[in-house]
Amino acid sequence: MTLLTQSSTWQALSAHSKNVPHMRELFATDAARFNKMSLSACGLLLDYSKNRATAETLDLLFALASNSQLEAKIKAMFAGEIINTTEKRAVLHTALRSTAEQSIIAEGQDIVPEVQQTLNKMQGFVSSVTSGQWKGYTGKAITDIVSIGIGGSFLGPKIVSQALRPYWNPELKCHFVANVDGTSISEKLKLLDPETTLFIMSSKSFGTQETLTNTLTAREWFLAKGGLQSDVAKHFVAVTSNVAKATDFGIDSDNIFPMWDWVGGRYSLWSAIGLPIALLIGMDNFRALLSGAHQMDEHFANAPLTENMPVIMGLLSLWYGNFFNAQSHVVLTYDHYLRGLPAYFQQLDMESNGKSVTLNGTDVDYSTGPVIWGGEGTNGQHAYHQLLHQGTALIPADFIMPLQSHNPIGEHHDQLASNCFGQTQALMQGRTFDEALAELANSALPAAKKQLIAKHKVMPGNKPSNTLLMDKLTPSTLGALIALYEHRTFVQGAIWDINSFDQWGVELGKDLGNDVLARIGAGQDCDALDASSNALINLYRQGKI
Ligand SMILES: O=P(O)(O)OC[C@H]1O[C@](O)(CO)[C@@H](O)[C@@H]1O
Repeated sequence: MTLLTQSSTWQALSAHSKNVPHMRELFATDAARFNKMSLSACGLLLDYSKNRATAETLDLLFALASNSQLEAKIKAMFAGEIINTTEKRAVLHTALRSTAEQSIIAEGQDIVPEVQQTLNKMQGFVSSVTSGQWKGYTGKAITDIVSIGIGGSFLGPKIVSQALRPYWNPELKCHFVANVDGTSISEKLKLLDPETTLFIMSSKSFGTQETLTNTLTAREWFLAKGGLQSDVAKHFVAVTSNVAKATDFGIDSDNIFPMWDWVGGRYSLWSAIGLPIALLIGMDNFRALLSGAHQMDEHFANAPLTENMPVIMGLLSLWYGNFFNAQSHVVLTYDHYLRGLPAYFQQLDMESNGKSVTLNGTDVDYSTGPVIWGGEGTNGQHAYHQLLHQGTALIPADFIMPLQSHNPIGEHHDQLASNCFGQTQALMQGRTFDEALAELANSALPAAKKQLIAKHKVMPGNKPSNTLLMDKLTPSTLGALIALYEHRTFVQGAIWDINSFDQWGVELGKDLGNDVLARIGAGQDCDALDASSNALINLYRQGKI
């Protein structure tokens, strides 16, 4: 057993998990439950009262956090200590949204001036492009941006841009290319005019196959359509922490926006990786996004654990994963603009906490990162909510909804809100057999049939959910919301004593993929490979099954 599961707090939580009353009872016996189990911070309100938790549960969870030195680990991150121990790096995405007055030391150097300098470089670039001052090779203004990147160099820019659609500059369109499937870039290039298109190649490592291949294809398209090699600098810029590789690739050094190894890809939208966002919503709104996140950083760093939103959300999710065997967590966004958020949180949380060894290399004997999934409400209600309500899997849920809509037409928003609140209520209270039978009282069904149907209509309830509200979806509230989830992920990784900031597990598949590519390219046989891979590659070569 690891130290964590041997700990008296863990043992106490395990025992306690068998004695938590049904939420119906918890609400029936405590009219002040919402007031006690909700808090506001940074323009967000978290209602966590619809959880399988009593005051004793929370006390035990906060004790677990303290006994895991969570407060010290939070301080170590903000202080720029090398907490990404396997890559020997600090973790300072919070510095990207620091104020210019702050001083943050990483590896002996104050990094704030360089962060500010890059923001100013972004400012200059954004105003040059959006004002039409930046001209293409035929002297026309840029109308279309193509952001080429994958993982953290794609999900953040794409999903935040989508979420802040109401703030877009109507003169500019942005297209995102991630997948190496040629169809993805082909479908985009069909829409574009090389004279008015600007490509942003985003890759922290500048070594990612998909992004390099897509950028090469984009450059070939540009040259084939009449652009000259000497014109490339007017249509290609890059964001990377590997400036040397970008220069070798042919990106003009003036067109390279730096990022740093103390920023993880999945935490990088706040850096120049966010350039597509800034081009669409303007630098003032981009700075508002940063400031919303900064407020959440201040809250996370300074609020006591018991009033700390990321800590409470992190602990409750851990409670279900480690003591109720919940294997997944669903994020339900009751706002069409936020429909991409679950996919963003998938990389954030699953690439961070999908780990099985502790910092010192000990195999864990407890569950770590759950599967994160989700979608937009109310669509999910007509798809997978059936399983949330009556399935055997326990799936804690987060409901996210702005109180005011950017498109307040007719009764739409009232209906959206009522569905959001109705769903959390139904998950919490469920429907008993007697209630189901009572509903069938007036039906003409024979008694035995009523009994049977009633059995099928029973909903156990006691299904946990958090509700996150904001007045309106703005750059600031979105910044705070995403930072909230970043820190929620941190809290869990800290208590599980795993490294949330490396991702060694993504390498083997890439390496074996490169080996297959080399074999395909060289027409080399694959007899040495396992029978399945050998057969699949040969079928690929034949081009038909
Ligand atoms: O920005 P890069 O270096 O191209 O990496 C893209 C993505 O690939 C990963 O390294 C996973 O393969 C992610 O962590 C990262 O966000």
